[in-house]
Amino acid sequence: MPCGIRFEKVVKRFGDNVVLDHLDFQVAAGERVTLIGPSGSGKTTILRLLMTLERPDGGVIRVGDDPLWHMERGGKLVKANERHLHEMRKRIGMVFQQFNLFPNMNVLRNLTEGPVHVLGLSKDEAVERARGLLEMVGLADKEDAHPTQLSGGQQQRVAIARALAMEPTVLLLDEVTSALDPELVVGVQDLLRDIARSTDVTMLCVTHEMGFARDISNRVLMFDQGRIIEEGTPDAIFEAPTQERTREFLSAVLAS
Ligand SMILES: Nc1ncnc2c1ncn2[C@@H]1O[C@H](COP(=O)(O)OP(=O)(O)OP(=O)(O)O)[C@@H](O)[C@H]1O
Repeated sequence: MPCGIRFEKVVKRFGDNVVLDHLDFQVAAGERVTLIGPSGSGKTTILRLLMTLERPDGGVIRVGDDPLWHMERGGKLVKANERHLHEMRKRIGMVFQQFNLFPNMNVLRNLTEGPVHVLGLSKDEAVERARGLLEMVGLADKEDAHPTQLSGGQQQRVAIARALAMEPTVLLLDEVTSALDPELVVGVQDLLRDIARSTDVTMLCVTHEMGFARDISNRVLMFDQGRIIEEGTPDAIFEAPTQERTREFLSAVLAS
């Protein structure tokens, strides 16, 4: 079952640097939303908060109906439901720029480790699921390879398959093609386009590739200095942005 995401007045600071300033936004269950915006505007921080790799300094973050954190609100403690939190940690998948595969495990074990140890699947079930996914990402012949024996594009396809092996309700993609050589980008983007078309997983994506953002999203959020300054369908944002800052950003990206 896909799950919605909701940020309610979320504040995140690093020292004096206020990265997210009372940020409000929602992603509906099954929706695919892309965050665009200049470097340092807080996009990755949003994904890291959802992965519970960072803790917010204020506000409430919900995945499904329940908060991800215990939070103070109006002087009252809003307690996170521990079972929900545990469930969400298992079911929020993230694909990182730098692949982050387990280097000492072969490809098959990279995919079966989570399903066996976190979801409690039997080894046979996990292997069957992993083989199906490796087939889907075009790497059925690489199950015995170690990550270092694969190209960047192949490693990223394994990382995507590993995230899907957990049958996530929410999939977070953080600049998944930025570390790839240009000729490897297309294969990974095509795979993600197919996944976007064929599953109903809720997707939140950060990318600097505007063509990819356009293809993959139902909605695009333009971020600047920790705030959403404009949002709309990909056509509206890329064809007819209303904000000067969005126009500047898009022309700078398209010129680069
Ligand atoms: N662990 C950290 N400690 C201190 N500052 C941090 C930390 N993580 C992020 N920041 C700061 O938070 C701000 C937002 O960073 P973030 O990575 O979320 O931006 P971004 O929009 O994803 O940028 P990019 O497009 O370059 O990846 C930046 O000013 C960054 O320096």
